[in-house]
Amino acid sequence: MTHRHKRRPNALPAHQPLLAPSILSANFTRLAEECQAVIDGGADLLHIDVMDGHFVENITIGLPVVEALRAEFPDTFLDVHIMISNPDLYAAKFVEAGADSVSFHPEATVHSHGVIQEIHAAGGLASLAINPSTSLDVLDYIIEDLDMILIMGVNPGFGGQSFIPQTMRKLKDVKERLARHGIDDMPIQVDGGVKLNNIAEIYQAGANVLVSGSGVFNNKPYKDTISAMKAELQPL
Ligand SMILES: O=C(CO)[C@@H](O)[C@H](O)COP(=O)(O)O
Repeated sequence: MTHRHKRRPNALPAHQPLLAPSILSANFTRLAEECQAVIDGGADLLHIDVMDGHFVENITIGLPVVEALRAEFPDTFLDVHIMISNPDLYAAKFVEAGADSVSFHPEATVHSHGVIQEIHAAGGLASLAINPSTSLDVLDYIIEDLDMILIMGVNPGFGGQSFIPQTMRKLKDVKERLARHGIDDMPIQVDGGVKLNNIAEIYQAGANVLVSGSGVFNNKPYKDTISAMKAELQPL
């Protein structure tokens, strides 16, 4: 794989916790307006779900949309979650299109370490997205190379699903695993099923980047919803 150009990796916003609306639940006919509304309402980053109809059933957003969002929102952290087979072929391309971070699935490649290297070489932050039934053992020999870990709270593919309760145990386990590796500052993202009524519990369990799609976009005005969610995130 070759890279046309490199971008500097953008750090996640320094304050934590972070709230990341997932634009999968936005009104796609007014995508820029929807993104602007959540940014104005206090969103810390935009979470962008890329699905290929192969790794997951749904087909959503691709490279041109990420490129368009980068042009429209030059100062916003774009957190791109690729739910695609063979992320080896596309992870770096999403960084080149404007992603600040790329989360990919270890279940979709036999070369997780190589994909991390590709993302870094292109100038992005690398994150591993772990499905509900996938063991945390996939982290063991690459954990030091990651910039973030994404724990799925639902099976990937669609917004609006219910949070899987065992995710809470997984969060505890991932914190322990990080501690065993001497890592205490790795952002842990939870994605799927995060709503106003469970965001506090998920945060208290160790997630500090909270992705919410339908929880935000189904509840206008977004500013009030985002403020209410952030109010639930009291210091640990
Ligand atoms: O990756 C995914 C779904 O596969 C998520 O980012 C969803 O977009 C989250 O949506 P909600 O569960 O918050 O509605």
